[in-house]
Amino acid sequence: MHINKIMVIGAGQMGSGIAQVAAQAGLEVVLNDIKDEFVRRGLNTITKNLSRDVEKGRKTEEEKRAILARIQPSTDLADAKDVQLVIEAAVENMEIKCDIFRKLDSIAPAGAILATNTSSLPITEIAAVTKRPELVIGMHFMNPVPVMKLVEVIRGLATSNETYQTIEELSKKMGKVPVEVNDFPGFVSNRILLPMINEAIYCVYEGVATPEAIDEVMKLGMNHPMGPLTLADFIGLDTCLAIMEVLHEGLGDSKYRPCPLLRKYVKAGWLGKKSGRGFYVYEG
Ligand SMILES: CC(=O)CC(=O)SCCNC(=O)CCNC(=O)[C@H](O)C(C)(C)COP(=O)(O)OP(=O)(O)OC[C@H]1O[C@@H](n2cnc3c(N)ncnc32)[C@H](O)[C@@H]1OP(=O)(O)O
Ligand SMILES: NC(=O)C1=CN([C@@H]2O[C@H](COP(=O)(O)OP(=O)(O)OC[C@H]3O[C@@H](n4cnc5c(N)ncnc54)[C@H](O)[C@@H]3O)[C@@H](O)[C@H]2O)C=CC1
Repeated sequence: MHINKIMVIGAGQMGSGIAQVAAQAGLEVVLNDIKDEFVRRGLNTITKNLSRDVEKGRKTEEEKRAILARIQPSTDLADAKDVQLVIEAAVENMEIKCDIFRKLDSIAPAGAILATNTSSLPITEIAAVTKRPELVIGMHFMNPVPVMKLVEVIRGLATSNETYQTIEELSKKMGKVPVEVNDFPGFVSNRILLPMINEAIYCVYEGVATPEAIDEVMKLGMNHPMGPLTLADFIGLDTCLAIMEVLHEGLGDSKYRPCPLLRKYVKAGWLGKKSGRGFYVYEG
C-alpha cells in the first residue's frame, strides 16, 4: 500500500522524533497529543533539531521550512480519518494504548495500518482490541529517533505479510534499518537493555558505587556512549519502570523485579531529563 499521510499519536520524546523523521522522508504528518501545549512542545523540539541541521549545513532553511510545513498539529483523533498509517507513541500503559486503538479502529480508513512504538507491550493483545488485527504491528524506534538507525518490527499473531512488508519498506524510506523480532515482552532491545539498567540502579540502591562512578565504568570500560543511569534518565524513569513491570509480569522471573529505588524515584516524579531530575539534575 502507498503511504503518503500518517498520524503520530503522542508528541513526546519519541512521537516528536518519529514525526520529524517521517516528514523528512516526504510524508504528510498529523502530530497528535491530548493538549495543544504538548503538541507545541513536540513541534519546538523538531524545530530545534532542524535548526541545528541548518547551522551545521546539513539542511537549507527552505528544506527546514518544507519539513515543518508537512507537520499538522492535532488534538483530535478524528484527524486520522484520511491517513494510511497511524504510529502510536503515547505513554507505556496498556489501558491507554488499547483505548487509543479501539477509537482508531472506528476512525482510520478501513485499510489503514495501526502501528505502535511500544517499548515492551504485547502487539497481539493490542491488535485483539481492534477488528483489523492483520493491520496492527509494532514499529519500535530507538531514542533519539533522528539519530538511531534501528527500528524493531514486531508482528502480532495475526499481522499479515503485506502489513509487515509495507512497514519494512517505510522504515527504509525513513532512513532506518528494520529488524524483525517476535512478539515477546521487551522484544530484543529492552529484554536485554532494561535488565542492565535495572542492575545499575540496584548498584546505586545497594551502595556499590555512585551514579557517576557506575556511568564512568560503563563508558570507559565498555565504550557505552552514555552510562546506564544517564541513559535511564534519557529514556525516562517512568518508561524504564513500565518496561521492567512488563518483563517481570510477562516472563514471570524474579530477576526482572524493578529495583525499589526506581519505583521510589518515579513516585517522587523524578522521571529523568524530561522532568528536570532523575539520577542527575538537569538545568532548565
Ligand atoms: C527505551 C526503548 O524502548 C528503546 C530505546 O530507545 S533504548 C535507548 C537507545 N538509545 C541509546 O542507547 C542512546 C545512547 N546514546 C548515544 O548513542 C549518544 O549519547 C547520542 C547519539 C544520544 C548522543 O551522541 P553523543 O556523541 O554522545 O553526543 P552529541 O555529540 O551531543 O550528539 C551526537 C549527534 O547526535 C545528535 N543528537 C544528540 N542528541 C540528540 C537528540 N536528543 N535529538 C536529536 N539529535 C540528537 C546531535 O545533533 C549530534 O549531531 P551533530 O553534533 O552533528 O548535530
Ligand atoms: N523514551 C524512550 O527512550 C523510548 C520510548 N518508547 C515508547 O514510546 C512511547 C512514548 O514514550 P516517550 O515519548 O518517551 O513518552 P513521553 O512521556 O515523552 O511522551 C508521551 C506523550 O504521550 C502523550 N499521551 C498520553 N496519552 C495520550 C493519548 N491518549 N493520546 C495522545 N497522546 C497521549 C503525552 O501527553 C505525552 O506527550 C512509550 O510507549 C515508550 O515505551 C520507545 C522507544 C524509546
